[in-house]
Amino acid sequence: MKLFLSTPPTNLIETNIQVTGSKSESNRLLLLQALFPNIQIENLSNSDDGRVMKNGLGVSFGEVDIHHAGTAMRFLTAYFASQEGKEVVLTGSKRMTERPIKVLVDGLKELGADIEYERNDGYPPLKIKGKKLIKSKVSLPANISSQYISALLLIAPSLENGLELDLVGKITSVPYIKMTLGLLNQVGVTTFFEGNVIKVSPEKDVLDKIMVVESDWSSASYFYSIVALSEVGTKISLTAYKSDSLQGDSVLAELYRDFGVETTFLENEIVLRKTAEAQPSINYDLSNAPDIAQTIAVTCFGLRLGCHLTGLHTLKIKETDRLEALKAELSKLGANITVTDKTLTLKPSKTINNEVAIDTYNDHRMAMAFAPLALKNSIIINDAEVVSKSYPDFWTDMEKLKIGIKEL
Ligand SMILES: O=C(O)C1=C[C@@H](OP(=O)(O)O)[C@@H](O)[C@H](O)C1
Ligand SMILES: C=C(OP(=O)(O)O)C(=O)O
Repeated sequence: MKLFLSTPPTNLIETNIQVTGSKSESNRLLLLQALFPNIQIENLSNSDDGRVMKNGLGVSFGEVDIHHAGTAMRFLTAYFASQEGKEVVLTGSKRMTERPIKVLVDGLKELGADIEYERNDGYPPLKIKGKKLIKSKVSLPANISSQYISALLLIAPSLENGLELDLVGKITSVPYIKMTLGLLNQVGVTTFFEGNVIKVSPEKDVLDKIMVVESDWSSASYFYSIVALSEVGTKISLTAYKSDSLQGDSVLAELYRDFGVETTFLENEIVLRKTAEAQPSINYDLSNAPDIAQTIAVTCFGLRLGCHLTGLHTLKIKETDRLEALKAELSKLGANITVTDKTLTLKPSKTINNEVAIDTYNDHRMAMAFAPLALKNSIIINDAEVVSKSYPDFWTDMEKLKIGIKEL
């Protein structure tokens, strides 16, 4: 599906949007619920990634296809490895077979798991024969993806002796590890995290609790971008959010102040208001919030600001090589951009080319990050259906902002 987005009649916007539940929180809670069925969940994400996770957890034998969902691939690998009697081949999209998983497989094997590579060493598909895992100590590199660590932590309370992780190297995407530990704590599991060591106690039961998933902060980033690109006076309310979020991307509230966007936290919602013009240049280390890098780069381009973004070393192994994808697509729009394997630098742009067709590389965030540029100029988004990976209602919600959307 190719969408033509045209500028709204006015850049002064006022609306209220209900955003779906966090896919990160949802996929963690779904796994915990499979281990401890007395956990109840509300406001689950309606995303593809949430759906494949839920379906995968219902399978005991045969093939499980998790498509593009990184969290489902990593979390289910740990889950099936620890489920005595289950035997599956865990696979995904072509891109998923290029996203590394060796660190997690090695860690699980150290605990006694039976996992084989079906095709290429270090990459899915994986053949997993579930076993009772008795060992409880693992050492693993922490600088490639935090999802390997979260996967081990999520099964940890169900292991006979709990788990002790020794993390090697600089820990990346730390807030996602803290989210995992936070959710474990909320259902009554005791954890410890200091320096490079994480411990999780074994538990036979957890608390009878209704866990309410907060809405997705990474999805909120596109509205931050829209408010930043609109006129002073614009106001967008988003539900259901809270100030004591477990999601690291809630740092948006702080970062977008530099773009003149003020956030007010109300009961269950945030109100984003454009109150001032943006700062002249932007320098952020995004190693704790990699999923908002595309949003921020595009906001800067749309506001004709220069920026220097660092801490982007994980972007090359996500849904696509996001650094190369940003470089290619922003260049088409007229940007002066350079990337390394962990940084992105943008010079203030002079023009924003009109009616450029943006390729999305099977990456939901490419489609959603570029959409706000419709406030500045008409833009075409190729394969726009990719948004369903995390935010299936994205285009319907864009229409509420009066952005003209036509299928080509
Ligand atoms: O644990 C999670 O829910 C996630 C962790 C991050 O991945 P990395 O740890 O690989 O950076 C993030 O990019 C991804 O969208 C979701
Ligand atoms: C990187 C992402 O997802 P995952 O790694 O879970 O596929 C994302 O949603 O930006």
